Amino acid sequence: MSSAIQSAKRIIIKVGSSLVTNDGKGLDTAAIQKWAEQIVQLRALGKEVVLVSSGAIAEGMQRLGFDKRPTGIHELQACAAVGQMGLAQIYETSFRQHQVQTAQILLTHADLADRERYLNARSTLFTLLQLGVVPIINENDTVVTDEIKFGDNDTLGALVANLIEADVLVILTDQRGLFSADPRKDPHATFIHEAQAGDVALEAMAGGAGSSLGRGGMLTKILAAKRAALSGAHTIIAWGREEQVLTRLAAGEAIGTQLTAQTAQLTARKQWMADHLHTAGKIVLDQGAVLKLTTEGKSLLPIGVIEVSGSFGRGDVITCVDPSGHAIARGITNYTSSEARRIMRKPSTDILSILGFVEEPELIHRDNLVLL
Ligand SMILES: Nc1ncnc2c1ncn2[C@@H]1O[C@H](COP(=O)(O)OP(=O)(O)O)[C@@H](O)[C@H]1O
Ligand SMILES: N[C@@H](CCC(=O)OP(=O)(O)O)C(=O)O
Repeated sequence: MSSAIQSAKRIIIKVGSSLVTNDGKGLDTAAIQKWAEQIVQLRALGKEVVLVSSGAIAEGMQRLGFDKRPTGIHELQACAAVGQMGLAQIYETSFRQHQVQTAQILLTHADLADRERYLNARSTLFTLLQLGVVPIINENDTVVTDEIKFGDNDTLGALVANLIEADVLVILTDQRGLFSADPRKDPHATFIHEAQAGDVALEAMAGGAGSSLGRGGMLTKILAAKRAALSGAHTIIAWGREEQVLTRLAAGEAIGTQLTAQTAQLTARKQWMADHLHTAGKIVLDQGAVLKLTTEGKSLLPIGVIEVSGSFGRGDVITCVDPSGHAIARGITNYTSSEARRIMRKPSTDILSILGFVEEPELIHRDNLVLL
């Protein structure tokens, strides 16, 4: 087995609280600098990297002098707000040493459940990656309560992997990977090198968090792998303090536990759009646009649209039909139906003057389009 990172183009790396904060003793500057250095090397290999970092609450607890985890949500939120300053600062400083810019992104469940915000988060992340920035993501703890929390950053990492179609999710934690039982409790637990993501047998092996700092434990990592696999991403769970863990994985070394996705990326995307049997609206394309989509694999520009029917919002899945009404594609629209009616038959350079803003030059980007 060789590591899935070797051939990966886009990688999400998630680091847990106990690692980031040195088991709650305060931000582990040396460890963070090492990961930053390795991420810079991964980028030099042409890989795009997004970091999901926990540790805000643990760091805030330390800064505010809590010696045990407070129970009040408002206190945890206060800790997160204080600790997040430290996280942002240390990542900024560590990457700056390599002349790499970072960006802070704080997300909630509601942000990813809402289609428009989902698309906005996706565009922002893609833009940051194109600009060579390393996005650093955490949950926006200030505005969330229990019902709408991701609850743990393993889940957040998986959702971000789905969001930007990452090839691999790497979860760095305080264990070498997945064992047949919690190694803190069972000294005979054996190490699992590789398994299929989504295999229910794994869920029985995984227990809760080992320390009071971590939230999810191994179970949320296994469930995150299952979720990431839905969009074709493999997951690797490894020890964050393993020497040169990321660069060695990128060189193909099999470190940690690899949970392999069974669905190919393209199939998963097609499946997702194919699942939208009831699309929100329909647009009729002219013959030129039909050819661009079907033979050249191009995006759909507003100029190629001759009719818009139905009422849809940005981010809805809509059907594209040819002039004779035959459905040829399905895709996620960047514009609402009323906006689409105003910009159809027009060149993308006119979008700004017509609408007063530009979401994207394409009505449907080819990455969000599936031919039927
Ligand atoms: N089957 C298992 N294999 C490995 N670790 C496990 C298992 N079951 C439970 N754990 C516990 O999960 C912990 C890691 O989860 P957590 O504390 O949430 O870390 P993080 O902060 O990195 O997310 C380990 O320290 C370990 O005690
Ligand atoms: N947003 C929280 C994340 C908590 C969390 O998921 O922790 P972990 O299980 O260590 O990844 C924080 O930064 O403290």
